[in-house]
Amino acid sequence: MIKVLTIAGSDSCGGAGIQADLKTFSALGTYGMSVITAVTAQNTRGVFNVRELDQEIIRDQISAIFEDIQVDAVKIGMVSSAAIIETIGESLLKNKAQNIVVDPVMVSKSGCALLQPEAREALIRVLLPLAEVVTPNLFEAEVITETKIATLDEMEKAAVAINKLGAKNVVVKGGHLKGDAIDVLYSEKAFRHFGSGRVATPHTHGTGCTFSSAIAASLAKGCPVEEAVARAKEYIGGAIAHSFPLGRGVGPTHHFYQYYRDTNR
Ligand SMILES: Nc1ncnc2c1ncn2[C@@H]1O[C@H](COP(=O)(O)OP(=O)(O)O)[C@@H](O)[C@H]1O
Ligand SMILES: Cc1ncc(COP(=O)(O)OP(=O)(O)O)c(N)n1
Repeated sequence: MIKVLTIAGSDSCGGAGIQADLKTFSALGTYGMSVITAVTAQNTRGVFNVRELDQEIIRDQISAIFEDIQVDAVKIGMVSSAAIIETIGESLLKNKAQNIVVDPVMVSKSGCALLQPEAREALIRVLLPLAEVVTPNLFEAEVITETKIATLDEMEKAAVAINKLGAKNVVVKGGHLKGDAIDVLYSEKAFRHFGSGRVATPHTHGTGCTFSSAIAASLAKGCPVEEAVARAKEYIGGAIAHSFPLGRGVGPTHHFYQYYRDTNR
């Protein structure tokens, strides 16, 4: 059995965070495990409260897993504070974690800060050098590189800059581009664009979480990075195409088990 760990925040409405990650791992035929960093009171209309867990319980969750189970890949999502980032960094280094995918979650689509602004420096310093793959959206790439990004050319330049900060492979996601949803991968000094038409739906809650978890699941299976990103792009395209209205706001992506059954990927 392929085993994948998510270190992230809980989303009470199940569309993003830990819940989206575990659904993705299952849909892709892997066994999912979780370390919770924070609990959010969240629904399809917004995030109403956030409670961080303390460093001890985060460290102990990570230790409990690594001392007992061989972990094939790790996805990191909402990390909330600099103190939590330091704890995660120390614990993953100590346990020699492999295939780490960092989704540098900063702000929810509804506009709530999921990373304290003063923790951005720690995310860059501690987590980027651990990342086999980092998956910033346009806003996150702008914050990390301190530049404005609106074009594919600017996405490529940002990917190179983020690689120089220590992340081995960089995917700048184009979900918020005008026009098609094109993601830019910078890997081993080469660029590759993963394009898809934009699915015309308002229901995109959890797209970033799902995409990064799908990359982690494929890395865990032994896929090279480029293939893992290609598969994740295919999976998220289908998950958005099958998204559905839930509640009164932005509905979630749908984790369709047929994908794995039909493709065995
Ligand atoms: N409407 C859409 N149609 C097709 N793909 C999309 C759409 N919105 C986002 N994506 C894809 O979903 C993934 C997550 O991107 P994005 O929404 O930018 O992340 P985030 O949730 O971190 O803001 C990317 O692969 C992006 O290209
Ligand atoms: C607990 C938690 N983690 C991450 C997010 C952000 O998820 P994302 O996939 O970027 O999608 P949106 O929520 O922004 O639609 C979250 N909301 N909650």
